[in-house]
Amino acid sequence: MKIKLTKCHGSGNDFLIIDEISNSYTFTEEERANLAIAFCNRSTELGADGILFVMPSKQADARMRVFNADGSEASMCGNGIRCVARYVCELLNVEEAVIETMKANLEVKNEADIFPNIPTYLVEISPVSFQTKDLPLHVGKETLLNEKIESLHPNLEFTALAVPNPHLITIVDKATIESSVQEEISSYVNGPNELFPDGVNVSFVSILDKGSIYVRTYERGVGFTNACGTAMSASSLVSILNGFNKSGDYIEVYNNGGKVRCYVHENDGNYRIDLIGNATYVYEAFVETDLEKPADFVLLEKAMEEQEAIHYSKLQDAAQAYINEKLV
Ligand SMILES: N[C@@H](CCC[C@H](N)C(=O)O)C(=O)O
Repeated sequence: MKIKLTKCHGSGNDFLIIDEISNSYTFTEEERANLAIAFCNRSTELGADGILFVMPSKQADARMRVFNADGSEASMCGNGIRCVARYVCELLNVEEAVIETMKANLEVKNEADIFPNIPTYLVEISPVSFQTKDLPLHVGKETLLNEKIESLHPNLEFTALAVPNPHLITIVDKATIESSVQEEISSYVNGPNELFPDGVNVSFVSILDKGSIYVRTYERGVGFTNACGTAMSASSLVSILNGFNKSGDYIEVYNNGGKVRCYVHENDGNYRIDLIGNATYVYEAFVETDLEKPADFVLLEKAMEEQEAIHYSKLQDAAQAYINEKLV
């Protein structure tokens, strides 16, 4: 069958959108997982961190399903939903929309450009839970807030939260970010282990300045990515809980793929986060594939979005210069 793909990225976290609203594709669950494994493979002409299936919805303007590169399905994707927000808003010719995700219907809208000529979308990140059962994390406690997990590291203090996909976050210094510690912990908690039976996204966060943080994430189902939108949202909240920032202030979140802006809303101990950042198209492609053997796909056409890449590279250069100056 012939499949149309739109390659896009949010902060360099890149995805292939498959539009099941405009095209009459029907996939089984196994086929979706196998398409993700085949098309996300970086040694092919495609390659991505995940596939975003955009589907019709009975309760919202569209539905998003997220498959990681290893074929596992995630409940949410912050960078991905910005790409879906742009795709759906342009498809329906609207400025804002509601997107159905696995655990919530989320509001998204077109926003003033975060940087000149960078299409920017604001997406709602919620629900937020600190209950360990919602990750799940088996640690014998209802919550884990700035606490050590001796089996992971003797000194680091972790906070666990679901937004609603699972995150494990620690605030560290530059030397720790640059060490092998994050990779070791992340590989362990994303392999067979008793703490996180479903795996977890692991972020190391550094405070750069008042109102700005740096986040590096090892993503469940993928490995290190340029950025993870839900992790940056969760890390912004953790930076507030640790007194480095305030809810009601914008937080600039720097990452290896650029930067986003987060805004944490608090209401009676309940949180909702606005994630604001780019939704950049990379190319549009058509592939011919046999759903029984998707790894043998043939790339038929690829039309690059050169201008979007040029504009985005300026944001990336500015973000990298700031990280180089402030991450000390
Ligand atoms: N990159 C995403 C998160 C994708 C899912 C994640 N790997 C998981 O399994 O929870 C983001 O931008 O939030």
